[in-house]
Amino acid sequence: MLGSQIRRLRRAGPGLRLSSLLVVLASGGYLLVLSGVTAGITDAATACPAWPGCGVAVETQHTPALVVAVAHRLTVGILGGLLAVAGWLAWNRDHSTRVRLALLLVGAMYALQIGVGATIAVTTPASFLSTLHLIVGIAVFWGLLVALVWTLEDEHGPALVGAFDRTAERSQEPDPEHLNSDRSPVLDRAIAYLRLTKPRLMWLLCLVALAGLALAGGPALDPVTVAGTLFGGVLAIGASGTFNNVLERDRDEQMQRTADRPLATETIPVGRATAFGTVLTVASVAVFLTFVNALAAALGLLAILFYSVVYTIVLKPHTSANVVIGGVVGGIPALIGWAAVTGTVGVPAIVLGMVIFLWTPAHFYNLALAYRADYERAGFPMLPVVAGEQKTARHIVLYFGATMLAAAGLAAVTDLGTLYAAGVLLFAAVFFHAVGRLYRHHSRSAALRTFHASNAFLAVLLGSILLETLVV
Ligand code: HEM
Ligand SMILES: CC(C)=CCC/C(C)=C/CC/C(C)=C/COP(=O)(O)OP(=O)(O)O
Repeated sequence: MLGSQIRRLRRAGPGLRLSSLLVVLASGGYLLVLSGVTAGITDAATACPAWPGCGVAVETQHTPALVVAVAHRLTVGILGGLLAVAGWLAWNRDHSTRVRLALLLVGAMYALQIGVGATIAVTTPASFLSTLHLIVGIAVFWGLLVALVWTLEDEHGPALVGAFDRTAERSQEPDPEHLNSDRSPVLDRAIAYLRLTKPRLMWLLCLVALAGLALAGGPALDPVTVAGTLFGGVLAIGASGTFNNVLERDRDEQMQRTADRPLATETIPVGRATAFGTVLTVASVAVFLTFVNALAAALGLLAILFYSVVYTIVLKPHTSANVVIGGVVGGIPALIGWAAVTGTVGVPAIVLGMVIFLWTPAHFYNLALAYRADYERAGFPMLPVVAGEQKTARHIVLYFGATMLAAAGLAAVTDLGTLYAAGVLLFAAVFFHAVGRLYRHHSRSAALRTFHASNAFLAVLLGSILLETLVV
């Protein structure tokens, strides 16, 4: 025990931890990618036509393009310095060869990136150079993420194994509020039906649909379309949740987290719950058809079928890819929102759907870690059950990185700008901070904190889409 503590301290060294520095570097690398895909940087190349200085008097020209260009170059310089410090730490502390090699490769790509950037600045940029600049920028960001994951694994990886099962800080007993209350039986029954609809996740799915609506319609959105889309969507989510409760009632009974669900406790009979799910499905389709359009209705029905049949019956009990593939359903509300306004499926909605799809593993794998033993007991092949905690934690970081890239892609295909970029960057840093704690404390509460950080990230991303498209 003491020996492993000493080894860990040697790896981390006193003072600055390499993993903390890599979080700063990855965030900075992402800022460069994000600024590279927004329109500002294209104008910046023209506003700043020399290298390494701009060749124009910055004090006399305060154009936004020039500010972007100068900020870009300053960030490149600062990150270059930090990258050199990271290399120094990797070589002078007890870090693994794979971390050192990853940083060496990132350093080489960074040098190449500076060369390409300088060429773009001083020449009339050929489009292939701009594409190369973007690709190498993404590779630098990804290389930093991989280096971060490997560093965290070197520093804390083995400590994750079995740790979450041992740290059940939350009471595992079913919430007595649901089992024995002083409320009237009618109210109790109504609450039980409400619980079938999984209401806690509705707000975020509604935000996804709202973002789809806002990207398509801007400030001139029709209130009836908005209300119809949200109401039809809430009914569809309720139907999906109800069918999921029906289909999983036996396994829910075996999991401490879900043992108090109304079907697991037989508070609601299976037949009634199935009828309730069917009524919600019909009501959802009717609302979409009456107040929105046929495409929104079809997509809502597709989402219900996908979640109830493809995810719950086919994927979840049979493959550890269940959540990755199941994440597709989370993107459908984005398509519904867009379709409600345009009657079609558009590129921004597909890219927003990609953001949700890639975010889903980074969201759910934290719960899979926190409740690993529960899922194992119920026979679900969730990633931590079949591949272990370390691989799951690695996937949380990498899927989150992919989500960040998709978020940058969304900025590229829309007019989203500074507010969106700032929100995404800030809450990505909050998420990475939580991930650092997850590796260091490897406890259930740390996993739940990362889960909430993932929700906050998506909420801020969607909220800033709403602000930029509807208000600013
Ligand atoms: C296959 C995909 C997904 C899986 C397996 C998954 C899994 C879960 C689980 C197990 C919970 C806890 C539920 C409970 O305790 O009742 C949860 C909560 C939640 N999920 Fe997901 N989820 C997925 C997709 C999504 C999507 C697409 C969204 C929204 C965009 C979302 C938003 C939420 C929210 C807001 C909560 C509640 C958080 C809270 O209680 O604070 N989830 N999810
Ligand atoms: C428009 C529309 C219908 C969209 C539906 C999208 C939707 C319902 C996404 C949520 C997926 C979800 C909550 C999975 C929960 O996992 P789980 O069921 O494995 O969790 P559990 O272990 O708590 O049952």
